Amino acid sequence: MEKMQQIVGRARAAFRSGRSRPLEFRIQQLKALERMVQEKEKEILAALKADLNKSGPNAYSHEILGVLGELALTMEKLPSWAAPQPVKKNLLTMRDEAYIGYEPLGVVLVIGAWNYPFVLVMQPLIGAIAAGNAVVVKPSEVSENTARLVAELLPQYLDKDLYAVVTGGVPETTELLTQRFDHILYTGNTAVGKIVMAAAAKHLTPVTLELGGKSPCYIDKDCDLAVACRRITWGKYMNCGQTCIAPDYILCDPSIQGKVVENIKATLKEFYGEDVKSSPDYGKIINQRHFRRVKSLLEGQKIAHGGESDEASCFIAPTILTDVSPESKVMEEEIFGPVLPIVPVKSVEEAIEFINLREKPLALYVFSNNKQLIRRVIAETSSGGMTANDVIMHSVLPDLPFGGVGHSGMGAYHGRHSFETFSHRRACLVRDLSWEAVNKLRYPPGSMEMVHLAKLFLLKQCNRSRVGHFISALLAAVKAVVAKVLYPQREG
Ligand SMILES: NC(=O)c1ccc[n+]([C@@H]2O[C@H](COP(=O)([O-])OP(=O)(O)OC[C@H]3O[C@@H](n4cnc5c(N)ncnc54)[C@H](O)[C@@H]3O)[C@@H](O)[C@H]2O)c1
Ligand SMILES: CC(C)=CCC/C(C)=C/CC/C(C)=C/C=O
Repeated sequence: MEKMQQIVGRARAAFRSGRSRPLEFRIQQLKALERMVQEKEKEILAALKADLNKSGPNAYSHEILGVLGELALTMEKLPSWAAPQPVKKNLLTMRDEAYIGYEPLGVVLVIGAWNYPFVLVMQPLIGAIAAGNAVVVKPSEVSENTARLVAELLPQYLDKDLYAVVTGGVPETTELLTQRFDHILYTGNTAVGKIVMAAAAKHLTPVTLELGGKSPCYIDKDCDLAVACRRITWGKYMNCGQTCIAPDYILCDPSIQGKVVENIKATLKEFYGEDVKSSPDYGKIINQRHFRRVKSLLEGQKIAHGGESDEASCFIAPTILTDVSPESKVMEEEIFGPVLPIVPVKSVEEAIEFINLREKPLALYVFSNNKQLIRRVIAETSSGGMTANDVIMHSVLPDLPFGGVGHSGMGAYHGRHSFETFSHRRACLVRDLSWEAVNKLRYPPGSMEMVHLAKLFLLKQCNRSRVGHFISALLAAVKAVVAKVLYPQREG
């Protein structure tokens, strides 16, 4: 493989040429990406099937749809997102142009994870292109078929120098991270997140870290359990539990634990039939390392449902654990597999305390008919994002920023938030060289009179309806300047 230095150097030279900046160019590249997804749909679905045994409908709705949706939204909205954003002015600057200008950062590195290997590199790539950057994409080597396909397809559709793909694992990523980037968006586990951030710090490169964590799900007694459990089952067991924002564990009153188990069991039958192993919708554990890790979390637990497994095919049945101790291993690390522990809690207060004693999660879920209780859980906890009375769905709304907080990450993307993440918000003030008399206020020698006037000018926000204010301040300024010219020695 070509040396990382050359790949990044070429992307930087292409960025410096300025060709990634015009909006027409960005939109043309995004259109090419859209064409790529449409023309190569079959190949993408095949790669996702080979890597994660994703069925066509699941792969399409969980990965391709998200990419096509992000492309359509970005192409439609880019002109308005990229337009200079005028800001409020004060009396000192009311004749000037003051605005936030969005400029590209330069060369962006996007590192993806294996569990949604297509959407997790494509959505950040869309945002980075939209913002006018050059991009180096590093898909996860663990989903090798998708990684290979991304490396093969992107150069066929996009500007080859501006947008490069690097494949490989730890050694390649380690070498790549020695290069200087202008932003890094990393998706993956928290331990590697720290490695990425440390490498970025050497170049003072800002990072967006899309990490994981244990996302809690509180079920209130006042709740339609059949509906709640159907939604939870969908989000927990999709992609065989390997979803960053899957509900990791359930907190509920001991009196409803049995009913929760029964409802989830019934839904599992509805979704995957009698023989989950043969269901096209269930997926598989990515590899044997993860298979063994997830299996080991079952040791010593009360298995209320599931527990069957087959190492050769990386199959672990949808599993429910009851009366789980908060001290057990399954409650220490993110599960990232089809195992759902239920930890009994006696009240919403206890649930809130339980959540707050742990690292801030990527997502948080609460199910209740009681809107006040939902508001309370939102107000008294913190998480990257949250959905009430459903799971996963906040991640599908592009106007909501998608990202973590604390140990679940920093920064966010999706829709306009991606554009902003990959842009520098430049403070722009464009003045002219006239009206120097007013500017005399700030020039030495100083006086308290001038300070009082400056206070008036600086502290008053100005808009067109405040013309009266402006005129009186202007008169005061003229008076002050005249006084300064006539009595230059007088103290304020
Ligand atoms: N917040 C999100 O959007 C999101 C999405 C998906 C997954 N995740 C989280 O990611 C985790 C699962 O992903 P993973 O970490 O197993 O994925 P992974 O093994 O695919 O690793 C992620 C990326 O990091 C690179 N990498 C691995 N080790 C490295 C090292 N030592 N130095 C430099 N780079 C290295 C890999 O090559 C890969 O591209 C879970 O915690 C999950 O919650 C978060
Ligand atoms: C609402 C539909 C059809 C799909 C949900 C899409 C989905 C699974 C989003 C999660 C993607 C993501 C950020 C995964 C992280 O691991």
